[in-house]
Amino acid sequence: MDRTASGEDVVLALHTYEAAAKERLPGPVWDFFAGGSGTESMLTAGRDALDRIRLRPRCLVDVSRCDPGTELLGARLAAPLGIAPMAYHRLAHPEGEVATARAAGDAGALLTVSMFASRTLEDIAAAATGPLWLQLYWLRRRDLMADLIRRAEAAGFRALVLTVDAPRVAFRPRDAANGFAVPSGIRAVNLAAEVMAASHGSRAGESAIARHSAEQFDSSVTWDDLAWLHEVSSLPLVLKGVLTGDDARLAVEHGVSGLVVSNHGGRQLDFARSAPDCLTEVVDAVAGGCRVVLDGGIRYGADIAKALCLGADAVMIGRPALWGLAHSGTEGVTGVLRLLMGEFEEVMALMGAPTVADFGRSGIATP
Ligand SMILES: Cc1cc2nc3c(=O)[nH]c(=O)nc-3n(C[C@H](O)[C@H](O)[C@H](O)COP(=O)(O)O)c2cc1C
Ligand SMILES: O=C(O)C(=O)c1ccccc1
Repeated sequence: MDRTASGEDVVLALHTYEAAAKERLPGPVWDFFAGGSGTESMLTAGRDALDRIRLRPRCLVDVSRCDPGTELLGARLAAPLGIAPMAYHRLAHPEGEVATARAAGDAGALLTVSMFASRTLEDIAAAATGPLWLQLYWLRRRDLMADLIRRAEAAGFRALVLTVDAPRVAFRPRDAANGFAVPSGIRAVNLAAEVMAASHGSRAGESAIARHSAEQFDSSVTWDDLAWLHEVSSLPLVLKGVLTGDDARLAVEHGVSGLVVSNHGGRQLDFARSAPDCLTEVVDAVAGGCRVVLDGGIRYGADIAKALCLGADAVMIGRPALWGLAHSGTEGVTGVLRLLMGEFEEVMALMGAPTVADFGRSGIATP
């Protein structure tokens, strides 16, 4: 905690939440949150790419009123900011996704709920006052996917997010070393217990998350299978984990409404090109044919500005939301979102960009 001159406790930087989460959480849970795949080369790649980008401000623009508000797939947002899908929020706080949903609503941010959420879609929707998207992995059991989608539609979710960078969960050395398994009191409650069984029960030297994905994910799906999703649901479809212009073009041809350019937080393909480095290629390829969101290493308001300059419509944060949750539940997540939004509003003023439409390629320089 930082302290103001008048002695109040305030949180002035995201790393305060990170430090608190690390202190509070059991070691293997911290490792599951913080860890990456393979050599963990991708844990820093996105951050490094963002740090290399420098801002080019304009001056003598009227910034007496800056409006960070935007619209994304039909939803109003207080800023171009959302929370990326992450499994099992109850690992961070007993209220889990319900606390996260309240915070996202309070702050006016988007929340993407993981297929492996630890609270029911209905409870999450009841707590939410802002837009919700549902993330899916493609399971062998399509009947369970269809059931989940119907429930999400009934609960008012606004889009489906199919994660396409994880035909299976990659080898993550920390989870393997810890024999990480989801604790028995925490469950992916939106799916039948029998398809989740492999996620529980620790075995030395093996991650139960990886074991479960190898057993339950359908790694044979291809572009043609997207037709099935369009048949099952009329909700807009977003693909998460696209990193090339070629796939971005295919996505638009297949009726996709949005893309999340992402390295999955450094947890899937090791030695990939970083998501910020892929953004221009993807934005150019879709040529306005769908919305584009960036995630991975977003930690400052300036990162939101940089992503917008590169042509993204919005960004999502992953781990910082879990840090806020571990720090103090709803209040912590609201604190994280407001910190980033406050920084972004200041960057708007100092950049001479009073609306999100004022950010463009001329706003940045890359070496
Ligand atoms: C603990 C954890 C669980 C995650 N679970 C999922 C998931 O269920 N589905 C998914 O598409 N991505 C998942 N992700 C990836 C995030 O959606 C996101 O791409 C990434 O965390 C963004 O990077 P950041 O953490 O640096 O902000 C997970 C990430 C973490 C850290
Ligand atoms: O997507 C992930 O990164 C992840 O950790 C996860 C968790 C549970 C099931 C599948 C993947």
